[in-house]
Amino acid sequence: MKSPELRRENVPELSTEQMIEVDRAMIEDYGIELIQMMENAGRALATLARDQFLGEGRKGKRVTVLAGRGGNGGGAIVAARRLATWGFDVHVSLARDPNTFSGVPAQQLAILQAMGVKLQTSIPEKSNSDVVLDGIIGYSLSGAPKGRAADLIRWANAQSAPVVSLDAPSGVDATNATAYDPSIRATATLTLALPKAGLNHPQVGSLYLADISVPPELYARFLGLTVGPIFSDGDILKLN
Ligand SMILES: NC(=O)C1=CN([C@@H]2O[C@H](COP(=O)(O)OP(=O)(O)OC[C@H]3O[C@@H](n4cnc5c(N)ncnc54)[C@H](O)[C@@H]3O)[C@@H](O)[C@H]2O)[C@@H](O)CC1
Ligand SMILES: [K+]
Repeated sequence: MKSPELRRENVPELSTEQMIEVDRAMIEDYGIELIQMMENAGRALATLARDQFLGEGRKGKRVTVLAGRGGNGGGAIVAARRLATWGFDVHVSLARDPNTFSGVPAQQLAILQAMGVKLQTSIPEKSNSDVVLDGIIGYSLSGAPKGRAADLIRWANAQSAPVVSLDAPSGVDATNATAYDPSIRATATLTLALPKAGLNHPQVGSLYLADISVPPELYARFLGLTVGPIFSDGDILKLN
């Protein structure tokens, strides 16, 4: 299935600071809660993985989801839930122990646990995934990935399966495009709302943009940016 396309020069790029302001305004000024945005982000990631990377004969195909405990991991956990309900063989590896999760990501994780989706807190033991989803770290990356997050990144980079990153490849700075060691070398990246300035990097792979329901007038009101109704042709756009 082909995604509608959008030329990159026709949309502004955001810094992490600007994206944090978008998230704040969504919640505080429009009452669009984080859980609503995360549902949209996760469903879009699951849809992109299914339509672009899992192909025909999907029954029994294996999806490995790597998730941190922040908003990025929360979105990936939603994607894991959706793919599991669609019949895929979903395995989730967490960068942090479940008892360290809080807020909305903890709520999303609890749903996954209630569903009995396979969950572990170590690097995946198998290398036969059909697709790997990277929700380890998003725009709140601080310095070179450490600990289990770094182990999961190295594991993902060693796989032959396509790796699809949520928002930014984990370990790549979404604002200044610094690719730390280690950092994900993505086949594709699905970024949210508007492209981030740091996604001009070869490790991003093909860049897609997902609608998380930001009203275009928010960009004018809070960032002074003009953005049209860019998602009128679909929830997921391919940026060229
Ligand atoms: N409106 C939006 O833009 C939305 C954003 N969401 C996602 O939320 C992300 C931002 O969420 P958060 O601010 O919670 O943070 P992130 O999920 O980007 O990252 C925070 C986590 O990464 C870990 N981390 C950061 N640097 C690390 C390092 N060097 N080594 C090891 N671990 C490290 C932190 O310990 C923490 O667990 C976005 O990138 C996006 O993917 C979506 O979930 C929902 C909607
Ligand atoms: K990521």
